[in-house]
Amino acid sequence: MRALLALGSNLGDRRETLRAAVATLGDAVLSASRVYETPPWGDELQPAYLNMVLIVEGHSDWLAVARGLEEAAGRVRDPERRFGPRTLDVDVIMVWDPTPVFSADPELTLPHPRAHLRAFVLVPWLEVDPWAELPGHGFVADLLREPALAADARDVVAVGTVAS
Ligand SMILES: Nc1ncnc2c1ncn2[C@@H]1O[C@H](COP(=O)(O)OP(=O)(O)OP(=O)(O)O)[C@@H](O)[C@H]1O
Ligand SMILES: Nc1nc2c(c(=O)[nH]1)N=C(CO)CN2
Repeated sequence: MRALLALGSNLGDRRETLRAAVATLGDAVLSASRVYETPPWGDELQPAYLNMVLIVEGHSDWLAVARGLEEAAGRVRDPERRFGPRTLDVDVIMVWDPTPVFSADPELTLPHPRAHLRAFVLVPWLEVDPWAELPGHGFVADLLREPALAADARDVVAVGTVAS
């Protein structure tokens, strides 16, 4: 099964955390976006994030893989702050088998229910797939032309690759 994973980090050595996660995924990574520095979304009183996306293939339980990567990065959840700071957040944005998989399960909702609101996911996704389409919301390129997302996208700034 193919999946789109979105990675974010805003605590500790952010770039090293992303690099280690990508290295752990190894050959499962088909495509990696550049790394983007992005202002915090949803809970503004926290440091800026580094975000990137990966197209991956080869596992069937991508939520378990995502949780494993978060644990390896020493992520601690703060129950008081839903969108609070974290060493590593890995969201499963979409899964294809080979067509898009839909799920209303709260443990793994697919496509990710907030992806269409997040320029920090859509901008790197467009980079790895110019024809990206989010079921229910249309082409990512069109979404990013909507005024609110276009404004957010201006603050999503490429800062090199995961290795540099
Ligand atoms: N598509 C998905 N990707 C990742 N987690 C999901 C997904 N759908 C549901 N979840 C569930 O959401 C729970 C909370 O995840 P997490 O703490 O990473 O949320 P968050 O990153 O704070 O918020 P958000 O999901 O809006 O990014 C997880 O335990 C997971 O089971
Ligand atoms: N810019 C940005 N903001 C966030 C992010 C993230 O990855 N990037 N993740 C969050 C956790 O849900 C909350 N806010």
